[in-house]
Amino acid sequence: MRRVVVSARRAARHSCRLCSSSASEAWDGPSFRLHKRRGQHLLTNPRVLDAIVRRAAIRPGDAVLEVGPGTGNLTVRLLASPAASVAAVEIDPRMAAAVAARARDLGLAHKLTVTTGDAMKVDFPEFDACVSNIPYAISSPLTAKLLFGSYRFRTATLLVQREFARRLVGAPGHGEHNHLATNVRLVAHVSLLMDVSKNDFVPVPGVDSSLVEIRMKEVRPTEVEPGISLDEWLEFARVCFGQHQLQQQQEKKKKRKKKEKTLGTIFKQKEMAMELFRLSRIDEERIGNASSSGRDAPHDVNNADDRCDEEGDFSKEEYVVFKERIAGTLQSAKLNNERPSMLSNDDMLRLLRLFIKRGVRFH
Ligand SMILES: C[S@@+](CC[C@H](N)C(=O)[O-])C[C@H]1O[C@@H](n2cnc3c(N)ncnc32)[C@H](O)[C@@H]1O
Repeated sequence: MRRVVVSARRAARHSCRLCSSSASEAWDGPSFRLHKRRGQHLLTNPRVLDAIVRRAAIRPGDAVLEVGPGTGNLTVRLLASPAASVAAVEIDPRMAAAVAARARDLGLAHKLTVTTGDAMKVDFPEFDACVSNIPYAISSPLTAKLLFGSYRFRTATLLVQREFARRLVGAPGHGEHNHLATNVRLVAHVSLLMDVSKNDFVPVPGVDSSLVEIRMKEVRPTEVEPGISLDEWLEFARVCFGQHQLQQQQEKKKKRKKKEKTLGTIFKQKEMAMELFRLSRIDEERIGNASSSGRDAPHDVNNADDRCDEEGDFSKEEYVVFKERIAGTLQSAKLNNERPSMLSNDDMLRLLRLFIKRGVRFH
């Protein structure tokens, strides 16, 4: 692993010398090497650091979460803000110690809690605002963790790779739109706050960055619309965009990643069709049980010889009929040959409505 020979102290000093905030000027921490594999590109332009905190619009009394504080160039500004507390999660123990020492030197340690660990594995404390220059390698999973986990917060102001930012705010059909973006916009408003040059970091990374604001909708919907739960929508979107765990397992087995599939192809995949069949049967049984207790469930197949041994307790005919139902739904929606990234949210909702109407369930 190539090590980047830039000391954290130099990176912080560069920031401190020019810094307009007195909070960061006293730090003179240890010198250590920065690792690219950890995304350790420290943001050192004080004007940009100040602007991030300003744009984050922290309110008095806020609990702030920072993922990947590094040596604390952003952290010291967050500590000097009206925030009541800052909880930082940092994977590198050297960085965690450095940021804690820096807060101590500034007399602001009482506002800071540092957890040493992987942000994807630790539970975050409750927070009102997340303000972070995040490690770009975990942009997607971290955004998903923040938005679809159980956290209730107001805003996440994140410095991310510019392409990722464009995808998050991008419109469908522009090639910069993806599954995560579709779902993020269901629960939050996303906007681009400013672009940041790669030259504002030490060491200089290969890519430019952008600051995005993810503002959570006041009421997180349990339903996307009457009759369609958010959970069902999220599962449906996962399937459409090949993110279901069964699809991911299949993808890993292949040597080369194929180009994006049409919906017709996606829904023909055996593992996926089987999983949807299973879920749909559970749903039908639930409905059957609710409407007439004691009656046989609709798919209870009496002739054991006719059961499909390999695939569970159902007949091959039932499964074939189910697959035809899926194909028929796609055809009547005229979306068989469409690729998911080209669909608008409205098209996707229209398709999900049709699936549900015909008893194809995703959750
Ligand atoms: C881009 S640097 C940002 C440093 C600092 N916030 C700044 O702006 O100068 C990303 C930081 O995230 C840390 N990091 C990388 N992967 C992480 C993970 N999975 N969980 C928590 N921190 C991580 C790195 O060690 C590094 O300190």
